[in-house]
Amino acid sequence: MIWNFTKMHGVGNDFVVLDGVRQSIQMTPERARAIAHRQFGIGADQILLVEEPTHPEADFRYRIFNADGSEVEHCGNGSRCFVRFVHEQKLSGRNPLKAEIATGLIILKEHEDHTVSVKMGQTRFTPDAIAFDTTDLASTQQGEDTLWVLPLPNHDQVTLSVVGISNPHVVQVVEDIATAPVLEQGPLIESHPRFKNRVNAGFMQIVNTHEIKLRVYERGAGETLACGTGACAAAVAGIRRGLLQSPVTVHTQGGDLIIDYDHQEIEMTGPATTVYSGSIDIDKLVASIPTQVLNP
Ligand SMILES: N[C@@H](CCC[C@H](N)C(=O)O)C(=O)O
Repeated sequence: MIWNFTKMHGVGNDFVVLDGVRQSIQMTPERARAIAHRQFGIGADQILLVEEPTHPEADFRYRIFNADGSEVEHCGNGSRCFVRFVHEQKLSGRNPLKAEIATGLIILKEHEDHTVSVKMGQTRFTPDAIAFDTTDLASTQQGEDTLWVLPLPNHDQVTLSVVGISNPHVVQVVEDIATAPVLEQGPLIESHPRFKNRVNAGFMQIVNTHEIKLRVYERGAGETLACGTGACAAAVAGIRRGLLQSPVTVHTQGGDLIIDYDHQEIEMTGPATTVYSGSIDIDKLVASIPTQVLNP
């Protein structure tokens, strides 16, 4: 079966975007892994699938699959690419657009310069929002935020803010982003047994009250050049801790995002870039990849 796709990125967080409105797309974890594979497939951090909505107020349904094949609740950089894709492919001219994600609606607006602002939807800060078992863990209060102290299997101890932006995030403050132990601690936090659904692990360096540097070890994708929901989580955690003020410019390895937060709603603004379009035979692609590579 031939699928048309478009390769896009949002500040270096890269996506394969599929139109499931005009073509019949049955996504499976195995197909998502095949497409995302950097050597055997097209290569992507996430696969984005645009579908007809099930929610009465939504224009489209927006589904997200990590490179490891897991379907997830939200993807910030992907949401900006989603709206550009819908407009470029002339699926709809509506602007702003309402998209249905796993937990409700997000509202997206493409500006004249093709940057996109996204109202990110519901945000929660309690451990249950990210399926985090905090039994017997030490905690402290900083401003509005509760910080949780989590011992890691390598004997490091990390102090984490909890942010559920539909998808699960924890964020820690580091002295220097360049030397932060993202690749050592990231996988240990992501798969820590206390996070029932795994978690995205953010590391932020405060530059000043309106600027941070951020790296994120993403659930199901490893460290990416940028994470949109991670940028929102870090900015909001910093504001709640009294370390930052809105708006916050988030410097990621792939570029900058602007996060506005009025203690109720988060709005993220940034670019969305189309790289190229193509087509693949999905069955041939899956069959061409060695089983131990596709299903590790
Ligand atoms: N890159 C994303 C987040 C994608 C999903 C995440 N890895 C998860 O598993 O929750 C973004 O820009 O927000």
